[in-house]
Amino acid sequence: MTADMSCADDMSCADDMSCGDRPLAVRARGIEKRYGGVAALKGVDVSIPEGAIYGIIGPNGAGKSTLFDILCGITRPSGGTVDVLGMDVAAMRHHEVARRGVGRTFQRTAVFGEATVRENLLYGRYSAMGHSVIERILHGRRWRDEMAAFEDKAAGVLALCGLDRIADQPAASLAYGIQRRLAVAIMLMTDPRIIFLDEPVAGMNDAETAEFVALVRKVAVGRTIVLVEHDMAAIGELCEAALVVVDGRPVVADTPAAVFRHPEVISAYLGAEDD
Ligand SMILES: Nc1ncnc2c1ncn2[C@@H]1O[C@H](COP(=O)(O)OP(=O)(O)OP(=O)(O)O)[C@@H](O)[C@H]1O
Repeated sequence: MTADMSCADDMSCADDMSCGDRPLAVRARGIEKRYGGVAALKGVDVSIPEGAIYGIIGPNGAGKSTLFDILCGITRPSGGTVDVLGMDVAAMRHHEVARRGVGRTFQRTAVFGEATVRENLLYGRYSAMGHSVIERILHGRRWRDEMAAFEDKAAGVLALCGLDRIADQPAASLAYGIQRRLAVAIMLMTDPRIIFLDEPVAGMNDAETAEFVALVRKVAVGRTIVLVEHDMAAIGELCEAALVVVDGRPVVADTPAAVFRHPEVISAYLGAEDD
């Protein structure tokens, strides 16, 4: 099945570069991925309008992570095309994709445990500012101005993510849910226009999940968010649309409410879940 199934409000995506009057942030066509004899993806189309919060769901082993990694340029597809923010991410190096506005978090949270929350945000400053070694040593005016601007930016991100009051605590001392918020904050320092979240609320308790959902809503203002997630309540709360993948194929892409009612989804996935 390779028909376009990805726009909740305009399933046809008539001109193929937009959805209604919204340009597409992600346009993938005929995505295939083979691992030796395993066909993980068998022709998946995805259309995600700019500004959407968009879910990718499906049972274990369906191909969600493979698709997700292809969309954010980490895994090369065996076939098909992927356009993200106008870039052919499959042909680009990972750091270049990241530098040009694509952010992602991983299931395993990557923070510097010994460093404080604020220091975790400031670690990227040297490469972001691109100063020469001499400028760093001399601490010239340009260096000082740009450092001050970077620290202001970090202060804004800390406040947005609700981390400002614990900015001086070591990251390792934080609860799991807060460490995951920190991972989002670190990513925001790179000014991503699209953010990929890999099972963002997995392992969180209810309070942590509610806080994280609220954070995603704030972060989504002016950005596109794509998430793989098993927590259907979080998908329902956050997403304007979700794509269901089963056995490497797209089954339906629609609003969460419509997706949860889909007979094939109920039998293939939701019927097998406790929640
Ligand atoms: N590196 C790999 N080498 C071989 N097979 C792989 C590899 N990665 C994934 N697969 C296979 O591809 C299929 C899809 O895996 P994938 O991890 O994308 O599914 P998923 O929907 O994300 O599952 P889960 O929800 O359990 O994480 C599975 O059959 C898996 O075993």
